[in-house]
Amino acid sequence: MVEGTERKEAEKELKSEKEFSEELITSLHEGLSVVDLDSKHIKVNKALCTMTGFSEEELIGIKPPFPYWPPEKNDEVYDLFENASQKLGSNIKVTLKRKNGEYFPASLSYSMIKGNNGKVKAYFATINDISLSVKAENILKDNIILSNQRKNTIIELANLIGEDFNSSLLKIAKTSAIALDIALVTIWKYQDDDNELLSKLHYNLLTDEAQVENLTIYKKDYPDYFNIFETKNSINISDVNTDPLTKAFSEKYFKPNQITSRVDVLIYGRNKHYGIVSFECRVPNRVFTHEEESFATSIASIVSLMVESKERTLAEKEIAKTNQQLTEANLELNDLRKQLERENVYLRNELDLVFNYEEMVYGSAEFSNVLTQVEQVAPTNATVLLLGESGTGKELLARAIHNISTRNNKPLIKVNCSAIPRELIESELFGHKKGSFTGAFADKIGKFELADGGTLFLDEIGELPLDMQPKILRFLQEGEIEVVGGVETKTLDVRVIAATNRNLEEEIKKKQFREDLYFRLNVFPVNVPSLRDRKDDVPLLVEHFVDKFNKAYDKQVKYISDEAMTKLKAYNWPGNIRELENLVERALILSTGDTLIVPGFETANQKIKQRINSKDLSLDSVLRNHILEVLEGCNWKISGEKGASELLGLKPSTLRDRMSKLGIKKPK
Ligand SMILES: Nc1ncnc2c1ncn2[C@@H]1O[C@H](COP(=O)(O)OP(=O)(O)OP(=O)(O)O)[C@@H](O)[C@H]1O
Repeated sequence: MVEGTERKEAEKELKSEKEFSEELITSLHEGLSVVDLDSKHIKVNKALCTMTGFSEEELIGIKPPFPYWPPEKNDEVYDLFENASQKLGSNIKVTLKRKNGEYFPASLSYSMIKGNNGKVKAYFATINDISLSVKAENILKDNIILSNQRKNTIIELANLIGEDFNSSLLKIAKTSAIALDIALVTIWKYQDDDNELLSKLHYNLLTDEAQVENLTIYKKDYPDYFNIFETKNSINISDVNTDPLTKAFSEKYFKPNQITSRVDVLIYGRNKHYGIVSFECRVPNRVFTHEEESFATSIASIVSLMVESKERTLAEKEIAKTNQQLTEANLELNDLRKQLERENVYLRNELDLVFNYEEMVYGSAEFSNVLTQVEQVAPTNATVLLLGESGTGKELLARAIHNISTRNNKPLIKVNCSAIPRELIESELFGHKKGSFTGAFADKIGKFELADGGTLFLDEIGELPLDMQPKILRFLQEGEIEVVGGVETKTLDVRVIAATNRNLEEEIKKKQFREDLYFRLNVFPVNVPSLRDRKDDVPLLVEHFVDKFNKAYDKQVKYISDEAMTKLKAYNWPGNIRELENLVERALILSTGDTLIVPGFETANQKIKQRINSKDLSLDSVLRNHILEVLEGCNWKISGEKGASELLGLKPSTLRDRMSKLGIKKPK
């Protein structure tokens, strides 16, 4: 029902087609011009009249050239018009002219109106004023061009980063002045804990000159201006002489420099603000656009990067300088360290002597050389063969090696190969199982096993029975031993130090020592010099033993005569240090005063003194001793040839008398 009514209404409306067309034409936003086949305007709409400024009356009935065609472009437009039939439907760009003389870009679109017979009756054109969109397009194009220019400028300036700072700043100032079309660019640097700004560079585009460091402004005078940069990165001042932030500079700075507006942007350094770059304009009423302000900010960013780069370079130089100083200091330290190390070695030797070397004393280069070798070999696990005469200190050295090795928390076991009966030595060294031989009542752990993890000192290895030698060799080669009466082998970690006063090479020749064992032992031979070959040690050793036995015998012997010492040094010392030690011990027991009297090495004075110091010096006693000595010498024969009375030049009766007085009787 409703549908039928609506349709009727529509049909009614359609009936007034003419009316409808009129309304449609009028309501069109585009301009409309309808021409008949003679090209005469038969219809124009309101939009076209508004667009061109011509009234309907001025246009209707008019043939080309139409009044809104630019007269100077008549031919061009006419051509277009003529060919319009071929360009039906397409958009053609033309320039038209308004009645007020203003040109405007327009787009035309032609079409035709056909009659009922299908023939063309008229043509019409819709015309669009596109001046606004063209304008926008142009602005866009300009913007693109400008932004490309800006971009290129930034890229160009960015290339300056790392170059010479001052000349780069100048280049930046100049380029940005040109790009922003401004008169001045000033770069200010913070000074005095950000309380001052010093103009580092003041570039004038007109003169293409830059002044350097000629003006300082102080925070105390312009606190607002200084403070603003605590919260803002840039400020854009359109009138510097009136703006509250900047007007204070007016007399001192803006007016003399004819500055009217300016953009100020912060420059950052590596760790703090570096300063401010001011882009300054002399054109009154010029306001920096947002785009210009952001370009200025980009320029300031480049300056910041340059500052950072410069500061980094400076810091790097500083670091390089410090490094150089450090290297030099290190070298110096190294030298000092080496020197100290040398001293330390010396000191350590001293300490080792006291603490680790079993109170070994020495002063000779020969023995010092031995200790150096000992120090070298001690930390290794190498087998050491100590070669030297009896009493030269081989055992002490073996102990020293153990004490300064990493095995020192494990035992040092000594075996004197010459002191153990032949038949027991294997069991002594390797242990035995209960019942493995007569008298083996229980299991026995051998010295090798006792020394596991530590050191075994095989003293007098030259005395080791030949049949035992392969067993030692086996251990040295394979680290294994066989317990007497046992079935399995035992693997042990034992470092072997061997010593001998024999010439092993001679022993090998005499077939008393196995060559293979010798080679195995001889990995690190240390020749311990005999005392006669290091006589410089004699005085130190004497002192050392005097100290030792002073304590042991509670004596206070302090001196030894030069003469005695010279004699001691000259002595051959076949028994080496042991002989010297024994001699000093004896001497100390005999010495009663504070001077050491060494038997056999006394001085002439000491001999007299000794006699004087002897217990009974009375004449009777001397006489008694003398008569006794003579009587003993002639076997108590008193009278007759070679009798005591004859030897003493006395009558036999006188002698008997004296003997009875002095209480001398022939022993029974
Ligand atoms: N440099 C020294 N400083 C102090 N005392 C020493 C020094 N050298 C050896 N002695 C002492 O001399 C004595 C003999 O030393 P040691 O027993 O070490 O000699 P050795 O060469 O092993 O003798 P042997 O071959 O007879 O076993 C020991 O009492 C030792 O303390």
